[in-house]
Amino acid sequence: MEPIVSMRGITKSFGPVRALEGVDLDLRRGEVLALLGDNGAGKSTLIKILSGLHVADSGTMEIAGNPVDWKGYDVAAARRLGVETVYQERSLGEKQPLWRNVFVGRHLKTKLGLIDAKREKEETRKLLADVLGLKGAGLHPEARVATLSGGERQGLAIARAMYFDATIIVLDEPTTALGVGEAGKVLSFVERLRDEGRSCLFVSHELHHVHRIADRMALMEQGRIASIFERSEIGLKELAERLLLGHEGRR
Ligand SMILES: Nc1ncnc2c1ncn2[C@@H]1O[C@H](COP(=O)(O)OP(=O)(O)OP(=O)(O)O)[C@@H](O)[C@H]1O
Repeated sequence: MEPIVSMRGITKSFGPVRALEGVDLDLRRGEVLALLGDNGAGKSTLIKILSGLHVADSGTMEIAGNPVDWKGYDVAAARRLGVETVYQERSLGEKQPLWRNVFVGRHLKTKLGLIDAKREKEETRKLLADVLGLKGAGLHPEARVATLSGGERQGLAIARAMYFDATIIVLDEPTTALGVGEAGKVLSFVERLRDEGRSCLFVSHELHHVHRIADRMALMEQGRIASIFERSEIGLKELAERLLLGHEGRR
């Protein structure tokens, strides 16, 4: 089966800094692919290119068989192709109620073209209770994002991606700084995404989380994909050693 995302020869510089040096990467349908690597290896730059936040300087990208025209490619274009990105911090507006966060940029409208707040609140309530199974007293459509725990925030952002039926979900360090229980919840949401046949690109420094759920692990070094492993090919300890090797190679 053809991959859902296919990147070839992707390069990106920021002034004199070569962040990506020619990346070839496929994301398969229905897989969790982890992107690993040292600080500055190029992981964020690569996922921002897929999300439409950065445009590549050169190279090609196909999403579900559609060649991407870099000229018109932005976050809205990425979403139209089924790409949703869950960022660690920035994806939710702190002071806004949950329902506004779910529908920001994609409001449900009344027949008169106004924002249908009533329907958005009801859909948010269903999302929290039915999709996420979050039934805490503080979790209602009018709650402010600022009152959510880290895991609940990630959960809400993932549920939003499910609601809008994203086929490709990009997760930027979704379990960093979470407690054990909360991280476990986020990992089980990611497993659900995969069970539904969606594809996930998962950027993380948390090797034990990555190794638990990723089908494949891609190691980035200095703007390139240095190696890719199937989970069955590499143990957690070897993975940590391999990463350290890449780090030492840089010094
Ligand atoms: N907007 C920017 N302007 C200038 N340089 C940038 C910009 N974004 C990234 N870089 C540089 O590009 C290189 C790759 O950065 P990137 O953030 O993609 O790495 P990373 O693998 O995600 O690192 P980390 O794990 O620390 O988040 C780094 O040298 C970084 O300093």
